[in-house]
Parts: sequence; structure tokens; C-alpha cells
Amino acid sequence: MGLINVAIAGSSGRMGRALLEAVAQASDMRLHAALERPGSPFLGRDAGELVGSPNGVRITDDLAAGLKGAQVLIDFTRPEGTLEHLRAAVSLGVNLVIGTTGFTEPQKQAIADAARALGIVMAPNMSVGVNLALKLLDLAARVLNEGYDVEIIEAHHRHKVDAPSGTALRMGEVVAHALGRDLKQCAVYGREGVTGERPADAIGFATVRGGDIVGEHTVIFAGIGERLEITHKASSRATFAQGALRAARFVAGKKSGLFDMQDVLGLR
Ligand SMILES: NC(=O)C1=CN([C@@H]2O[C@H](COP(=O)(O)OP(=O)(O)OC[C@H]3O[C@@H](n4cnc5c(N)ncnc54)[C@H](OP(=O)(O)O)[C@@H]3O)[C@@H](O)[C@H]2O)C=CC1
Ligand SMILES: O=C(O)C1=N[C@H](C(=O)O)C[C@H](O)C1
Repeated sequence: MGLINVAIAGSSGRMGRALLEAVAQASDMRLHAALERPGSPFLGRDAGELVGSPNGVRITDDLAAGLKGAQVLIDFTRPEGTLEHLRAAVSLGVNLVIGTTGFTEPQKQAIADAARALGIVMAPNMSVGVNLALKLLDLAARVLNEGYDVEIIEAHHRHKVDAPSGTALRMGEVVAHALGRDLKQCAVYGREGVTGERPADAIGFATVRGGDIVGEHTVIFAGIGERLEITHKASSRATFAQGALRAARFVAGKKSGLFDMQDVLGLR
């Protein structure tokens, strides 16, 4: 099989740079295009320069030119950017890996609709550890299904714009599903003042933002006389980038369908 032609959206961002490094080191991939939005100060710069090794690929805001000939677009941007890239990918038949978080329900539906014509992998967390943690959480919730209060705490760097994190929300969905609850009905996003006693079926979320924390998630099952905590700590964005590359390899040959990292990692 030939090299996989990969385009990267948001190429000057934190994840964009981690992806540029990962693609440069991948022997089965070639950087086809590095995209940024109109007005970005990085337009026209050599993308490789951002990670210390020039590669001749100029950062562009021309989606059509950048995506033409690409097999997979990897997108870690913002929901409105992803939706714009999705439209271009549909018209050019380029498969997608979406790592962006913070989508509304209608935006998620637009992505699901596009997956009838494209192969798409979308996951709020591409690390192997978090995806294994999702399986462990399913098991833990099924065993600790009565008398244990579920609370989810996440911590990220000061620049993160969405809360709770996409990963925390997915963890909540997995636990709620295993317990036969609807997260929309039982989620409690922060507490203040005289809150009253905790409802037994609540799934609570707490958010920490500060400094350069890459990403930490803890799910607590608090019972009487004992407490189980399942924690994942990311210490480098390379783990997300490597996961995104695994997703790109998985989706490169797909005709259509919406997948997540459980599919990519064979954890379904
Ligand atoms: N699934 C996973 O494993 C992970 C997911 N994420 C998610 O990825 C996303 C990006 O995170 P991070 O790299 O830290 O963010 P950054 O802000 O560092 O990077 C975002 C990039 O996207 C660009 N961008 C912003 N808005 C648009 C738009 N409307 N159209 C096109 N490009 C746009 C930014 O350009 P500019 O600088 O000009 O605004 C920037 O280059 C977040 O949603 C985050 O939660 C992060 C890590 C792991
Ligand atoms: O914004 C980030 O940085 C991260 N976002 C993802 C999320 O919202 O879950 C994943 C990771 O924790 C880093």
C-alpha cells in the first residue's frame, strides 16, 4: 500500500503541531496539506518549521486546493471550523478524523449525516488509556450499580474553551448507559449555595482549569465504607496525536460510516 496522504486542519494549534510531528515520524504517511483559517498569521509559512523541520508544505486557507488529493483530513479545531471542513470533505470525498470537542446535538447530527457519504472517526479522546478506561468504567458501573455516587472530575490547561471536557462527558455517557440512566436527566454540572442533599441517581461533574495541564480525568464511585477511583492522566499531546494517526489508518480505505476509537482499537 502507498503512503496515506494526510491533511491537517488547525495546523498551528496545540494539537495541530503535535500532529505535524507525528505525521513527520510516520513512515506510512505523507503530509499533503496544512490548513489554517483565513487571517491566521501562519498562512504561507512552511508547516514543518512550526515543529523544527521544514517540509515544503505551505500553510493555506484554501480548503479546496488543500483537500484535493488528500485521503484523510485530521481536524482538531473548533466545532464551527470542523463543520466547515466537513462540508468541503463531503464535496471532495476526503475521509475525516475528528478530535474537536464541544459540539451541539445538531452539529453532531450533521456529522452523522455526512458519514453516510464519508468514512469518519470521531472521538473526544484519542488516547489508548482513556479508551481502555471507558471499558473499565462500563464494568465498574455495572458492578457498583447501587449505593455508589458517581462524580467526574476533569482538569485541563488554562486555554481550553469548552467544559466539561468531551472526555468527561463521554465518561458520563458510558456510566449512565451502564446504569440505565439518561445523562441528560441526571447530570449535575457544578454546585453552589444550599444545594440540598445529593440525589442518588445524579452524575456530578467538576471542572478545573489551570496552567499547562494536558488532560486529567477521574471518575469516583463513592459508596459507604469504600470508594473506587478510575483516573487517567495525559502528560503529552503525542498520545492524542498517535491515536489520531491510528484512526487515520483505520478510516483511510473506508467508503462510509461513523466510527470512534473503540472501533479503531478493537474495543467494541
Ligand atoms: N480528541 C482528542 O484526543 C483531543 C481533542 N482535543 C480537542 O481538539 C480541539 C483543539 O484543541 P487545541 O489544539 O488545544 O486548540 P488550539 O486552540 O491550540 O488549536 C485550534 C486550532 O484550530 C484553529 N481554528 C479555530 N477556529 C477555527 C475555525 N473556525 N476554522 C478553522 N480553524 C480554526 C485555530 O486557529 P487560531 O489559532 O487562528 O484560532 C488553531 O490553529 C479542542 O476542541 C480540544 O478539546 C484536544 C486534544 C485531544
Ligand atoms: O482541550 C484539550 O486539551 C483536550 N480536550 C479533549 C476533551 O475535551 O476531552 C481531550 C483531552 O483531554 C485534551
